[in-house]
Amino acid sequence: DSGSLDHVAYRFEAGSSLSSTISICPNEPTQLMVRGEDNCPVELPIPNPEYYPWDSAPKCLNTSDFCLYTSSSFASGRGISIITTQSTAASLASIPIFTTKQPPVYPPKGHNLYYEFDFPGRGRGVIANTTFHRGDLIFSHTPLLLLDEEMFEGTSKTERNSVAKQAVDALPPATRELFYSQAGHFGTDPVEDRIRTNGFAIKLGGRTYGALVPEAARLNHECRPNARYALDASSLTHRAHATRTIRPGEELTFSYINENQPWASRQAHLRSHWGFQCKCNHCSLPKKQRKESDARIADINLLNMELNTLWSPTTPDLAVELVELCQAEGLHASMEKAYMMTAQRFCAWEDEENTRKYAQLAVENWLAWEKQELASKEIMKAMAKDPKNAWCWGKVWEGGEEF
Ligand SMILES: C[S@@+](CC[C@H](N)C(=O)[O-])C[C@H]1O[C@@H](n2cnc3c(N)ncnc32)[C@H](O)[C@@H]1O
Repeated sequence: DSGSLDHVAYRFEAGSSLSSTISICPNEPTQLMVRGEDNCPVELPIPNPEYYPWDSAPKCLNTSDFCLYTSSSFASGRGISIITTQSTAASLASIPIFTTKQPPVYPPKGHNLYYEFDFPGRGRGVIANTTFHRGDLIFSHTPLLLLDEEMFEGTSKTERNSVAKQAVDALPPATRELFYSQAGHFGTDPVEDRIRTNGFAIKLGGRTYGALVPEAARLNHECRPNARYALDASSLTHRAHATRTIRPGEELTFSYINENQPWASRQAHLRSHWGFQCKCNHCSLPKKQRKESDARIADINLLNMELNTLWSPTTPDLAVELVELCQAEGLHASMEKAYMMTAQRFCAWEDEENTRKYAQLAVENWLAWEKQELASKEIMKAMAKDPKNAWCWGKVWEGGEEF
């Protein structure tokens, strides 16, 4: 599994070049282009240049500062509708992905990497058709809808449903069809139902949005998932990566909730927030194994709390225990953090060999690519090279405020 992130970068590049395999075309593709009949990029018309990248003047809600912005040229004509404030829309429009660059969509159409399948009791899901290694990019797509979470405060349900319907109606026809192809679980208003059943919460520029990415919403929930997702803010793409090796024939899954909860809390959370009774593999374990899992989760949560800061007298052996518990529990996406906290603990206790070992393990198991998380990866890289010069070297907490 080592070096898996480089592998992702390679796959990602391979994906991008595949999608732009053109023999001789007069111009390079940009945001405002779609493929013509000869597969060469052709310009998309701009409906109202004065509002570009938006199609028209924003349509604003009567009772709040929120407005609907649609760009049907976004992502080579896939389009996007965003409900947010005027100033947020202006800062989103300044991301180059809206004007000059193409979002890195992966895999290209017609791929054979995974396929859809009907699972009894869980609806449609997605099955791998190839081997994915830990860290591999599985797909990368742009959202069709972004709904600013703050819009929900101070607006009525009728008003919200009406603007959400307008947002969907404003999308290009094929994209609208893709929106309606999503499952609705609650049997309420068709647009609201699809948003509630399939929306992901994502953070962008300090704000939280409900994002609709139908390709990603095809994945069912599993409390021990084999994939995780995040939004890449610079390209506005929702990217899914493998958290462990996935073999052909295995279902691809995300966790919709915090996985570090005991069985009863996970079930209750999924019922109250998502409206379904979880029938995932981990929740279907026999009672004895379920209890063992719950006990491990309780220990993991305790250790995480103690180890999250060096301002506690916790010794390195407890950090090693955390690593073992996460492994036993199949919390693949948590490994980087567990290794990192263990490296820091050994670093505080001036154990050079083990600091090196666990910092290296953290680097090799790094899954997160968000800017802030990548900064921690760089710290781990430096720690693996030169433990004695790391900030935590010799910093065993003996009470008091600071070192
Ligand atoms: C985001 S969608 C996932 C794709 C959906 N199965 C479909 O047919 O398009 C979420 C819905 O899938 C079903 N689902 C997903 N994971 C499930 C699980 N672990 N147990 C039971 N139902 C699940 C529920 O009906 C839920 O409302």
